[in-house]
Amino acid sequence: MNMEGDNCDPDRPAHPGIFPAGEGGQSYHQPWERSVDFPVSVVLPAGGTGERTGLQTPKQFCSFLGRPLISYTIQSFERVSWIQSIVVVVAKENMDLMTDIIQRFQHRKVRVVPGGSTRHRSICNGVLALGGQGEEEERLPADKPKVVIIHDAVRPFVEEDFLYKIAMAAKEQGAAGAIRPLVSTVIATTSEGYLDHSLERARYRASEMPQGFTYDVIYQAYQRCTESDFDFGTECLHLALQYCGTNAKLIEGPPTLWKVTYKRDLAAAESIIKETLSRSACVITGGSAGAVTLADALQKAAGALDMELDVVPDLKGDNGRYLLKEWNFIQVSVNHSSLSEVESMLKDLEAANRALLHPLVVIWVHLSGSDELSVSGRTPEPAAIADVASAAKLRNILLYGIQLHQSKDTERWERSVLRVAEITSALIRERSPALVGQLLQA
Ligand SMILES: Nc1ccn([C@@H]2O[C@H](COP(=O)(O)OP(=O)(O)OP(=O)(O)O)[C@@H](O)[C@H]2O)c(=O)n1
Ligand SMILES: O=C(CO)[C@H](O)[C@H](O)COP(=O)(O)O
Repeated sequence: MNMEGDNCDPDRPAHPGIFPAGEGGQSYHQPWERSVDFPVSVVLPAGGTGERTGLQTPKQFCSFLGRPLISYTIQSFERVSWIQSIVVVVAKENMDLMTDIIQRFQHRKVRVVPGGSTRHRSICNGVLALGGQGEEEERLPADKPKVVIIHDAVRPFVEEDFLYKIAMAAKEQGAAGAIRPLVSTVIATTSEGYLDHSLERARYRASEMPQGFTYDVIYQAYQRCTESDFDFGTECLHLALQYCGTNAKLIEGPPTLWKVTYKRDLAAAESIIKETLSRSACVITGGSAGAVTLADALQKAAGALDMELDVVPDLKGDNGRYLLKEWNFIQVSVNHSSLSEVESMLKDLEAANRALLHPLVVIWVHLSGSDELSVSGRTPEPAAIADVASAAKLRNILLYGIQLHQSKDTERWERSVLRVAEITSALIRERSPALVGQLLQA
């Protein structure tokens, strides 16, 4: 994990964050579309300093794989076709940084507005901006939606189906919010630090995000609430109840809605990001019988490691869709020690303009047709893959090689295939720059 501005290379943007749905609103495993026939916009408060992380950089600007947390969160909303616009609220001093992030990661539906001294003040600025009531110099065209979804910028893992539930319930009820069971019992203390009373845990829930409101409810709630609410309040649903008489519909959300609050949460977020990016790969066989047999065996072995592999002969025609997905690539070559097939795939990736935006893993699996360890002319030159990998790295592609040998001994062969699957899974998961260009032995 990097702190934005510390050692993130601006020329090499990272993976766009697809948690867990893919780009363009499609899911990895089940493409589906919800239809929402009313305008929905989003306010992402991102104006805090992240004091509790103990880091200099506000947590929303901390980077994972070269991409700031806020960009992953934006992506989670941007890929939802029925969300029309997103207002990101940041501290005045971070407006330029945020604008730069929007350009660098090609966010399309986003506007940036200046935040306030507390979370409620920031959210209120976002709501006002949606109604065309921003500060004079930053006033944006009115874009008043029917429903506003409010979501902390530091909760990157929100899914379309849950947003749909919140938006629909908000429209019906005026307000809706995510809840989770309490992990610990809540107790009240006396001023001397003794137990006053404890709450019956089963009756209470933790309030999480996202929350949804009709525009009129959240607008009126902020118009009517007190300075004390603005300064000390932590709950938008409470404002809707107290100032608009709106009882929010509460919907239990998945555990991934948790808020990045402490330093350890940043490590957990990084691990989820890596895990998500490691789930799938596309295996290209070139169509030869030997490569197809190996690819099928790999697919089975990887399945046992919770990885989904799709096997295709090439990336032409309809298979070109893989070039646009958030998948990793495995090129299988049989008795073909030159890297021409890999180079051709890298060209396809470049032509799809995919690699320029998203760093991805390409693994060359080279199968030589002998039990012998080194058959002259068939074993690839380590220097060759290192050269191709260095060039690919400049385009944000991490190329690794795995070498295995054909064996008539079934047990030995199965062991090798399993080993390839394990190395593949580890390479994709770790994305280690140190191993780029290495030809590993399975
Ligand atoms: N003046 C503020 C304070 C907070 N937030 C945002 O509200 C969300 C949830 O708040 P929290 O986790 O408390 O963030 P911080 O205030 O940054 O953290 P801390 O309390 O540890 O300083 C974050 O996305 C944060 O950026 C905001 O927009 N404006
Ligand atoms: O879960 C929430 C309910 O609205 C908020 O995210 C939470 O209250 C924010 O509080 P804080 O800024 O103190 O972490």
